[in-house]
Amino acid sequence: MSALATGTDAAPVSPGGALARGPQMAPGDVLVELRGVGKDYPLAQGWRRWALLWSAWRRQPPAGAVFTALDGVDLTLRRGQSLGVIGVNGAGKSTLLKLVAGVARPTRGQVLRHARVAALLELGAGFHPEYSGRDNALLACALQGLSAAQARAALPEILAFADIGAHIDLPLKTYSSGMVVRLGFAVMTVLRPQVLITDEVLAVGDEAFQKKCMAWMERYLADGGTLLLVSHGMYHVQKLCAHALWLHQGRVQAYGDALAVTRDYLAWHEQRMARSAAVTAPPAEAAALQQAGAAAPYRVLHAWVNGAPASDGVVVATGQPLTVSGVVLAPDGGDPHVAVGWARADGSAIYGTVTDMAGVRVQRLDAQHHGFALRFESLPLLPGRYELRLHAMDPPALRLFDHVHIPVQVVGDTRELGVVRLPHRWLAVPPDGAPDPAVGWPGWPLCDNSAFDR
Ligand SMILES: Nc1ncnc2c1ncn2[C@@H]1O[C@H](COP(=O)(O)OP(=O)(O)OP(=O)(O)O)[C@@H](O)[C@H]1O
Repeated sequence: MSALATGTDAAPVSPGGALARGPQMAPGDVLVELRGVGKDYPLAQGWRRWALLWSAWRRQPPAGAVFTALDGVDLTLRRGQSLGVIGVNGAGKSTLLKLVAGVARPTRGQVLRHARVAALLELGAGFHPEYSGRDNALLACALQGLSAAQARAALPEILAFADIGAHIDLPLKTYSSGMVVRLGFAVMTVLRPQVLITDEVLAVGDEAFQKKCMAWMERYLADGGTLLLVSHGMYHVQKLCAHALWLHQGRVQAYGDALAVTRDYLAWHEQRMARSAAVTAPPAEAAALQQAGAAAPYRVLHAWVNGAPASDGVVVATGQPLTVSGVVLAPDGGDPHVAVGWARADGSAIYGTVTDMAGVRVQRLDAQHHGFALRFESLPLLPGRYELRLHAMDPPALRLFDHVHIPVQVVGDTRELGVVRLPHRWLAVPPDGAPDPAVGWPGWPLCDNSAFDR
């Protein structure tokens, strides 16, 4: 079930916090502020838990062990801002929302609210299970300060948005969790809070309802609303939010542009998954890899990307040229081959090529050293973190001997999804008439995305 919570704390308007971004606004535009906020939960059970609650009630430091769910969080939420809160399970996202909504108190620091805040928080609280959906909707409106007449007038809009048919007159305890969220969100749409806080609402409804909620939130934001959204779906955060806050173990790991923060988060996630996969890799595989590295007569001695040493860190824009070059050592005087590949941050391969495949020989520089250079005219990788991999190979190009992994950050403004940019064209479809069964729609180019330099 969904809980609809509100809170307003009259408090003096104060200057923006350290994390404030975007255009300078008047102090009156600050809606919610968190200053050095921390939240501890007691770890103890039974009587010790009651003792800890007692000390909390008396505002005394807890005598026993506590779990710190949030610590040192500064945040300024301004009018019209859309902020996505991301992080792994248990990172403290819901705790942060509860503090902002005023349904939980901070253990440390201050939460200042200068606006009416409506929070569609956890499933399982807020509505009364014995009342019908209709009565719960009216009750929720009344709790949010609407008069009985205003609540009745809002009801048709709520029912239309919730779209749960005859269930609306059945007790809430008979609803599925998705139906409860539909009703909770529908009530919220008529309240139009100054600050809307939603926790994973978009994960519960079916696809059609998700789209309806997304469209509503987009309109709400376009009309000047302010959104604080917790989501594990980076697509939702990128689509709805201008900014993102990444929480990790109760602390702010990153804050800034939603695209940049979500990409960093995804890359970190991939690396984490890769590390845990490596830990569980069969020992025989790991040993074989180590052996290949140990017996490496052919080696990549130097590598440069776009003319700078690869060790300097590589940042390149999507669609721009990238040249990787280097020197390979072949102690036996043989003619080595070179393999160049791209992998995602989690290690999964994207692309690879070998000088041998192209019938190319590396350039002999002296008896043992060979130079190579490979140019990607317009790098099709979408923004994110990748690895450029270089390997020295033996003269028959049968064995890989060296593994040089160069971290590369690809940057760009595009919101396209995935790993690589596939050249494409959107085609116009005639306004009337059926598609030709042989060719589908005989379209003509509407939007040509086949080149990068559009
Ligand atoms: N009432 C509570 N008592 C004790 N510990 C709690 C309580 N509420 C939350 N926690 C703990 O605080 C930490 C943060 O919880 P929180 O629900 O804020 O995380 P989250 O980022 O929202 O996670 P998820 O993505 O799984 O919903 C977790 O380790 C959780 O177990």
